[in-house]
Parts: sequence; structure tokens; C-alpha cells
Amino acid sequence: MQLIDPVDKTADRDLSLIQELGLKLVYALNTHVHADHVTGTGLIKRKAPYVKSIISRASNAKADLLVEPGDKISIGDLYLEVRPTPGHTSGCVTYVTGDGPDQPQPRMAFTGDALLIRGCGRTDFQGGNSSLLYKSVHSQIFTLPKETLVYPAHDYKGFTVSTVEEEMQYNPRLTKDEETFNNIMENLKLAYPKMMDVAVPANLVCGLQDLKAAEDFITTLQRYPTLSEMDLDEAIT
Ligand SMILES: N[C@@H](CCC(=O)N[C@@H](CSS)C(=O)NCC(=O)O)C(=O)O
Ligand SMILES: [Fe+2]
Repeated sequence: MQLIDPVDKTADRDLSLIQELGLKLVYALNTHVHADHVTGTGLIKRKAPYVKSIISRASNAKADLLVEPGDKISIGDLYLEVRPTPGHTSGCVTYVTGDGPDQPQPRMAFTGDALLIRGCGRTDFQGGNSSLLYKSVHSQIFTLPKETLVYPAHDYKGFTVSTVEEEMQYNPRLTKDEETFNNIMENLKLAYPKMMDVAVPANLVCGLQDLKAAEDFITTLQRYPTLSEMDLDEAIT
């Protein structure tokens, strides 16, 4: 089995449940470099070293496996397809369960923060770009079968699942034309996530998986106190 976007605070809970169910965790996948929490991937790998971490190559983060658009991540007879959905961050991907008679139906799309339920990820940091996000969602998610279940990384109202059809019909941002969407995104005026300066450096090494790399990032962070407003790649070169 695999975990998508595990969180550090629930790593023990998740591992206990997996053990209770008699399952074997194979992959811990991240949809992107999260800004609001530290991924559970590093803690999971310390307790279960056989688990492989996965993130997109485009994220510029470290992991055991760096996936690219179109890759298929196999788990037994099943697979997850990697769809590029940049715009919230430059390396965001959506993992979609495979097509075909042996694959679970309806398909499931794990959209990270690209597509949220009746919302979408912000586009004001980490390589965010609202035009790109609009195109990503329309070309990579809204083209999936309409009954596809949408599982986002967050919901701030307690919902857990939607469908492609529901979001195509009711999403208050993504049903608009691109110009209106860009305008909405430019005027969100959201506060920076509280954990951002801790979470981004930790998540660039998949949750402190590589302690030396984590220390390097923290040193970089101290040298650049306004790192959250800068392009991280620029800061560390
Ligand atoms: N208040 C929260 C962070 C809220 C936030 O910025 N959420 C992100 C997803 S996590 S990177 C987002 O894209 N929100 C979109 C929206 O419309 O709310 C905290 O401090 O952690
Ligand atoms: Fe995010």
C-alpha cells in the first residue's frame, strides 16, 4: 500500500493502523513541497526504512524516487499515474489511479493543493502561477472521467472528497474564465502559513530524511531571514 501526503503529527497513528490491518507500506508519496506542515515521510522512513519516498523531479526536493509526468507507480496489480499540475507550486503533481478493468472504479485523483473542494491552492509563493494552475486543472484534472473522485490535500470546512463533475460545475474559482480566475487569485490576501519557514526546508528533504541536507537548508534559512518571500532555488545556489 501507499500513503499520499503523510503528516509528521500522524505518522505513528498511520503506521499503527497499517500494522493492525496487516498491510505493508511500500511508498510514501508527496504531491508537492508543502508549506503548512512537515511531511510524515521522514519519520515513517526512520521507523520503516524499507518505505520509499516519492515526489516529483520538478519539485527540486529530495526523495528515493523522483517521478515525472506520465510515470506509473505500480503497487501490486494497481498503479498511480503521475499528472503534472503545477501552479500552486512549480512541482505539484496529481496522482490518479489507473484506468482499465482491474483498476478500482471510479478512478481517484489525489490532487494535493492544485484542486481543493470548491477551491484551489494559492499561487502567491513557491513558484506559484495562477495562469499555470488554471491550465493544469483544466487540462489534467477536468479531462478525467466526470465520476472521478477528487481527494485534495486539505479541506478547511471538513469535507474529504468531491468529484471532477462537482468541481467542474460548482468550483467558485475554476468555473470562471482564466482572466477572472487570475484576478480572484491575486486578491486572496491570505496570511503566510504559520509553519512555512520550518516546513519548506524540511519538506525539500522529504521531512528530514537526509539530516545533513536538512541542516544545510536550515543554515541557508538563517542566512536569508526573508526566505519565505524569495525563490528558494536562488537562495541556496
Ligand atoms: N492558515 C494555514 C494556511 C492556509 C493556506 O495558505 N493554505 C494553502 C494550502 S497549504 S500550502 C492554500 O493554498 N490555501 C488556499 C485557500 O484558498 O485557502 C496555516 O497557517 O497553515
Ligand atoms: Fe501547498
